[in-house]
Amino acid sequence: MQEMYRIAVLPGDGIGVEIVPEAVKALKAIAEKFGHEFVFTEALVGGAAYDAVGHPLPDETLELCQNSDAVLLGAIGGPKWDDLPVHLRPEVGALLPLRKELGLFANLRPCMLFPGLIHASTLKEEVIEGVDILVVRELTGGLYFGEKTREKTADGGQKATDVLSYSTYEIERVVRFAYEAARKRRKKLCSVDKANVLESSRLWRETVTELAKEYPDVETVHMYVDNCAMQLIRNPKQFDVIVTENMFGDILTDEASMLTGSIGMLPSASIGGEVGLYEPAHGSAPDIAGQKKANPLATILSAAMMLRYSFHLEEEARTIENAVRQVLIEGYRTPDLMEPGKILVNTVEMGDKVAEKIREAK
Ligand SMILES: NC(=O)C1=CN([C@@H]2O[C@H](COP(=O)(O)OP(=O)(O)OC[C@H]3O[C@@H](n4cnc5c(N)ncnc54)[C@H](O)[C@@H]3O)[C@@H](O)[C@H]2O)C=CC1
Ligand SMILES: CC(C)CC(=O)C(=O)O
Ligand SMILES: [Mg+2]
Repeated sequence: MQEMYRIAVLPGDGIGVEIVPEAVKALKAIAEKFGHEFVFTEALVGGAAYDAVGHPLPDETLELCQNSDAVLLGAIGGPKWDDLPVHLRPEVGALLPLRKELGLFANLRPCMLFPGLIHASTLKEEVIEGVDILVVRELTGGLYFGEKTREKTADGGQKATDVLSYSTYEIERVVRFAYEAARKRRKKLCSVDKANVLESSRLWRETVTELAKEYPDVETVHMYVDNCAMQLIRNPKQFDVIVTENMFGDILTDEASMLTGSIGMLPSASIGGEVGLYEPAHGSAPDIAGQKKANPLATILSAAMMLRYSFHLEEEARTIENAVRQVLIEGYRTPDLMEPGKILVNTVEMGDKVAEKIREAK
């Protein structure tokens, strides 16, 4: 078994700099407990990198990621950088190229309800109890990566264009990944598209229909994205694995996070290349940045996914997940999950509690 793992640490912007240290804390507790050596190297990305060196994705940061065993990312972007030219904006100039350069075509976003959080959601108990959905979102194609243009119109206004395109190859590899994941779970795949309108979705649906023949043991359902958005709230337990294109997956997972009580509970793993990238599903939350209010659990759970998917350290991954479970069962809550009768903690205290539970684990 490999003993030394190189982890690129990119806190980024806003709450990124608050939540990432808490995930590093959990990883250090794991290293101590299991005798692994995790070598952490921090680098600048996003607005912080733009401010320091004039580009949101410096060459050294990309090279560090390419030469690491995995990447832990916080979040990037914020109002301070919103008006930069498009290629310098943190989201378009750093996050998307990082995902593309690392070949991370599949973004896994597990959406499950942790014990004790059933009342943190505004939905009825019987609707969300036992929710366990894996969303597989295509991550390096679609609208976010299509050509973007602006031109002036004759009436003095402007016209803006974003191109949405998918090839069979791009669809096939992510859908195949989702089928393999469904095979290891409850054997249900829901492919989400807008095939009643979009040509790219028609190709998506045709490709899924073809692939379904190779997976007769998995039940395949097609659903339009607007219906899916509604079904996630009406009856989320109908879903096992959802596979969908980039933007639909982005939007549906923010929605699905509320089944778990907070967007601060939704981790993610981006895989497909040699180096995986692990980040919470949420953004840099400028509205609460710098106040120690951010929930670090999505980032800590993303670190667990790193152990599972990049390092194949399943027991270690479960140790983190169990520690999170334990802390929640004991009633500790950051403000996003706070309810009467629970114990309010800040970002650092929550990270400390998780690390403590990791160290105490049998
Ligand atoms: N992967 C990334 O780096 C992403 C970056 N962004 C960027 O982040 C910035 C803010 O975007 P928003 O649309 O406001 O989305 P956001 O996800 O940052 O925040 C949405 C809401 O959720 C809350 N929230 C988010 N994470 C939380 C946490 N861990 N604990 C407690 N509450 C949390 C925020 O306080 C806010 O009220 C933008 O610049 C956006 O482009 C957005 C999404 C992903
Ligand atoms: C900021 C976007 C490019 C990405 C996003 O919202 C996400 O990956 O969840
Ligand atoms: Mg998003």
